[in-house]
Amino acid sequence: MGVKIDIKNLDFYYGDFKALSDINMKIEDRKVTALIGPSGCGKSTFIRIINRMNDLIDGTSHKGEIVYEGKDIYSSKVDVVDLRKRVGMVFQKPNPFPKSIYENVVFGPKRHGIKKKSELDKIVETSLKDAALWDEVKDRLDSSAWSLSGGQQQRLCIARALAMEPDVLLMDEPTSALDPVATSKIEELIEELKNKYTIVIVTHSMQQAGRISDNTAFFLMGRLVEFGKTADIFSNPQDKRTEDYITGRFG
Ligand SMILES: Nc1ncnc2c1ncn2[C@@H]1O[C@H](COP(=O)(O)OP(=O)(O)OP(=O)(O)O)[C@@H](O)[C@H]1O
Repeated sequence: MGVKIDIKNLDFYYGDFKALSDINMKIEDRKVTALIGPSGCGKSTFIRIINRMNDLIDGTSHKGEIVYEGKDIYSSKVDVVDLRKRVGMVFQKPNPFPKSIYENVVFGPKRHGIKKKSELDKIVETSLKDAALWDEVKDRLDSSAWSLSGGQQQRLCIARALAMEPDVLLMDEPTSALDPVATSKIEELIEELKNKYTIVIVTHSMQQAGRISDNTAFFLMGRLVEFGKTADIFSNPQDKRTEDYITGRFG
């Protein structure tokens, strides 16, 4: 199986505080990689590094490499805007813009210079279909995105990310603000999306990690304690700390 992103000896700092230490991880192509671990262990920090979102925070620094498409994403040859186009992100709370459903989806493509109405229409239809939202909204594309339910808004945010034709999709607890029905729709969608995209997802739910991911990474206090196939991590963890966490005995 191909490696999509190769993280080597990664340390990450907020000022003097070392939030991640010596992380090594190979993220597999077209698989779902789940990041689990207790609050504050560095999951969000890690996922935000992959598309350099942490650059937006003053005083951050790193050591090590994150190799994507043959280049370290921090090398001067990498254009950050282009990187974020290729490595899209969906956040914890659905955050559609206060615009119509249509305008939310075409926001990124328009900023990247696509103007032709027919082309934009096609992007809207394809992205909403891929995000399993098209049938629910096709007759009201001009309605406000805020008129959608929370689960629909999150699928719209996924459609907005897909409209940029990404290669990798980062999801930071995408279902934590959703009810069980909306959550299971997003989980089904992730199952579908991994045929086309490499997905990295932060989740607090062991059940969710078990249901949707191929590989699981367990973080603790800024370190990667265990990483491997989800089935192995859950049925036969090698580290006592992983076992304690997944069985809920973590104190
Ligand atoms: N902007 C920041 N400035 C300084 N320290 C930060 C910043 N963001 C996170 N940290 C610290 O880095 C560590 C890791 O935080 P992070 O948010 O990555 O953890 P997490 O595993 O995603 O937690 P949670 O599950 O609660 O979201 C924590 O100690 C946190 O306080």
